[in-house]
Amino acid sequence: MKIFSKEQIYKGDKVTEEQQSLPPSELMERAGLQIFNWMHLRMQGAQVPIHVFCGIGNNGGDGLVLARHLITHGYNVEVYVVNCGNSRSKDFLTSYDKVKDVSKKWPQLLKCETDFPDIHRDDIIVDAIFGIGLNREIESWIKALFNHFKASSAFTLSVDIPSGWFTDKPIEDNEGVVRANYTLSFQSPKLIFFLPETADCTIQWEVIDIGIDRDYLMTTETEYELISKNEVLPMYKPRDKYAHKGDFGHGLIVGGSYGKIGAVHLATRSVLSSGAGLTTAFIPKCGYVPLQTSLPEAMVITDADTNKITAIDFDIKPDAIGIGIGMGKFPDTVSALKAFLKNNKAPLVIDADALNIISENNDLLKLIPENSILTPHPKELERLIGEWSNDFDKLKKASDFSTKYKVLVIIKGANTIIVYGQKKFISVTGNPGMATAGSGDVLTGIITGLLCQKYNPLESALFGVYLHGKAGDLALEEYGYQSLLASHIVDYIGEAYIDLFKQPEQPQQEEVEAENS
Ligand SMILES: NC(=O)C1=CN([C@@H]2O[C@H](COP(=O)(O)OP(=O)(O)OC[C@H]3O[C@@H](n4cnc5c(N)ncnc54)[C@H](O)[C@@H]3O)[C@@H](O)[C@H]2O)[C@@H](O)CC1
Ligand SMILES: [K+]
Repeated sequence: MKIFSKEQIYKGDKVTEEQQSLPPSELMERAGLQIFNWMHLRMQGAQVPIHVFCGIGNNGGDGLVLARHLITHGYNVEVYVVNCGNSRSKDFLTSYDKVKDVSKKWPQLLKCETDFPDIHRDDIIVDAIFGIGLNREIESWIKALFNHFKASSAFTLSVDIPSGWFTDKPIEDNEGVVRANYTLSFQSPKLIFFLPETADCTIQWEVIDIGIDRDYLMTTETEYELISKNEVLPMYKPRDKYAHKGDFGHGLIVGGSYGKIGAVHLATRSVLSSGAGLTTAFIPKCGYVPLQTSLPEAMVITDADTNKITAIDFDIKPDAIGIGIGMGKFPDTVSALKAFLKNNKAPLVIDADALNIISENNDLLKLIPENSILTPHPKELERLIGEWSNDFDKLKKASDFSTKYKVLVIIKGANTIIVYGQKKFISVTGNPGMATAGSGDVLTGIITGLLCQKYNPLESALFGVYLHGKAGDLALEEYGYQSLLASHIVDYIGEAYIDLFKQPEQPQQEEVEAENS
């Protein structure tokens, strides 16, 4: 699912109005009606007090359309206009007049803190104060209103975006924003729903389709895209009945040091479980017996050294290599990595200590083959791209790094983000149970396994992150957040594949209502 920028959303409105020859404020009518339908379906006329707070722009206009439908359907609704300026939008005014047609009661005008209504914890707050048009710092009395919402503990439903948040930059005052229970977002989710520093703006979200021009939506390239089953399913390569193991490539995992052979085991097993035909691990001698014993399907090549990697020499021809897992940063290992990068021609997944070595030896960056996949966790990322001031800055720096060195960067986290030049893909699979030792080694293994099977680097990164997250989600059902181990994620890679062909994932999107057509 595409994540449109604020500018693209405004443009989409215009294109739609032209293409569909819409009368003024028709899109606002659709928006308000859709929100009403959503609430009506769940509330079925329940007389819970609903407080609809409207700003004076189009977000407020949406709120007024919603309020009008709530009133005509007999809901217990109170409407407020948060009088935050003088420039009421044209469509807001149209919607304002229409409220008058259905109620003798004018919306209450709020101008300062003494105007705030009492809100009970069992009431419902509709937040239609600011939408994507927020463009400056908010006055303190409006921030106080947001805190009044919070203090009430009432369920807060935000229209389009929780008020006070910008779509494309951080907020300055953490207290001066609405934190929604649920956000109904028009046409596309907002980027802030997925970034660590801003994702607490809403607990849940859903996309509401207001019938924006299909061609525009299909043909407009976005900087951000969500990756879920619908997006990865077309990448899947079915197997031919007469296929043999040679068709699925030979994966190599290079890593390990004394005390860290388990990491190589996890990665190697993941290469196999994601479908590579053959898999070899290149490790120091100390790992030979444990790995051969615990993972009979894998082949093992050992370094001359017992405890660490000192020279990466092998006589196999791997189709993809995952390197860095549990490898350490011993001087000999650094030299070995340098020599390896100078000679290597195979597609690479670079992880863990290999990334740390590279970040401390910047000259190695130019030796990384084009389209290599780097899988840093936050600390490793910081060592590579430098410190960032906020999540938006982090994404910009990661994009610039990816563009400059022509590599894919996978920013691991609650919503893992795959950076491919200026384009970013956000994964929606995965859960906090996966924040556990070895989880990253499994990801490296899965991506290496996909590269072996001739998925291209971008597909391998996207599909790999999806499978890893999905396997973790499926394993969670059996093990729970606390007991989920990285090896359980490997156990569920097969289930994650099988799940691709089960019931399609429900898009987080309401169907287009007949009224929109
Ligand atoms: N395709 C879509 O997504 C559609 C979006 N619509 C709604 O339109 C909204 C955008 O509307 P607008 O562009 O009118 O903007 P908003 O309604 O988001 O609010 C901004 C308004 O408040 C003012 N303002 C901005 N920052 C302020 C501040 N800090 N303090 C006080 N006033 C401030 C602005 O001058 C503007 O009048 C969307 O969020 C959505 O709710 C719908 O009405 C129609 C279709
Ligand atoms: K809002």
